[in-house]
Amino acid sequence: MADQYAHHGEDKPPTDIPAIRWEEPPEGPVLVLLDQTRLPVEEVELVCTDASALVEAIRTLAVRGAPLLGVAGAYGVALAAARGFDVDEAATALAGARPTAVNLSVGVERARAAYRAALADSTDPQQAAAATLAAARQLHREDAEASVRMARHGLALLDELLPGGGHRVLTHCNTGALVSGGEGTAFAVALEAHRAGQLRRLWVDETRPLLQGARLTAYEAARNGMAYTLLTDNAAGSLFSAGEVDAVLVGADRIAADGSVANKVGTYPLAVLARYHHVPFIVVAPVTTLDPHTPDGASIEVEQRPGYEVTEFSAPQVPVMGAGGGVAVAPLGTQAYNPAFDLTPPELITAIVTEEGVVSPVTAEALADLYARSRQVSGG
Ligand SMILES: CSC[C@H]1O[C@H](OP(=O)(O)O)[C@H](O)[C@@H]1O
Repeated sequence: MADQYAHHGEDKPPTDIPAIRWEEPPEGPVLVLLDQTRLPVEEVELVCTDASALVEAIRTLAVRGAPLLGVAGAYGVALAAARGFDVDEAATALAGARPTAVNLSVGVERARAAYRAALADSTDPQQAAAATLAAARQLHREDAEASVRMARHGLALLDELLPGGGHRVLTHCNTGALVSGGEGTAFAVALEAHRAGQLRRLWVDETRPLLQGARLTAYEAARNGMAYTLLTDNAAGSLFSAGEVDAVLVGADRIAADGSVANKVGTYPLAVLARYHHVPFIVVAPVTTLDPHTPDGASIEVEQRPGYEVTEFSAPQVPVMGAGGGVAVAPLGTQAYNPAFDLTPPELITAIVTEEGVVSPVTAEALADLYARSRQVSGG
């Protein structure tokens, strides 16, 4: 069962509501989640009293992001233990809620193992429940600590790769505090750069279809006072082409033994663009995202989500009208980069097909020749 604590006020500024917290009200322990499907318009918390409510929150991305899924999964097992539900049943349901982020099953199994170990020591279910919660809290702390260390390592790498500072970083999806027990993964690196006065611009891919970038990364960047600009996913290429991207920072949901990275759809095209434009493409992820048991990318199960997420825009429950008269999806005041077209260089074009024939490879000489021949034919 999931209840709600509503935080959306008329003029309530974004606050530091944690993505996840464990509470122990008189009526029994609960897991409280900042409902990410309602952001950025509303800060609403979901109150989960059992694993099934948490499974639903994971499936609907009310709680999301690989590292946070691991923390949530561990707390979900602790919630089952604390409320006397079947822990194995809860663990299995939680681990199966979403297939790609390995952190989820890692967090669930870590809590389940703590529960079983405690039961082996003492048949007291309360002691087992306490040990399970302790394991979840430990994972939460470790993730927060990992976030700090990733941010430091990431900024040091950016400074090494891009001497002179003033980094213009492009990121995809959302990898901040909303995916972590701390300040996130890739976003945490950008935030560290910002705090060091080294972030000149954070380019934020909107990340269709669920708009984690437009809704969540913009929300986090605004809250942190970062210089950020939103763009459609298909506008990223023109930024690279204009030389406006110094590095790409993305997260990961699972990293296979061969180094293949599963991440939000749209990450692979950015890697190709970065390679073509000689821009560093940097994946930022905690060790809990590494999966030595999955040999390669082809072995990673890529979640297939419902088609209506592409064919429909989920209307916010409390629509906020933007300056253009439409329903705002990003925080009001968000700056956007919005070119109507982009340019593709001839070396990337296999062939140009015209009614007069095919030009391949595409060279100025071949085009001029075809044009001249067409003029002769038309008597122009
Ligand atoms: C660094 S974890 C964040 C990771 O998770 C996102 O997926 P989703 O929003 O579907 O949970 C995306 O792949 C991010 O890179």
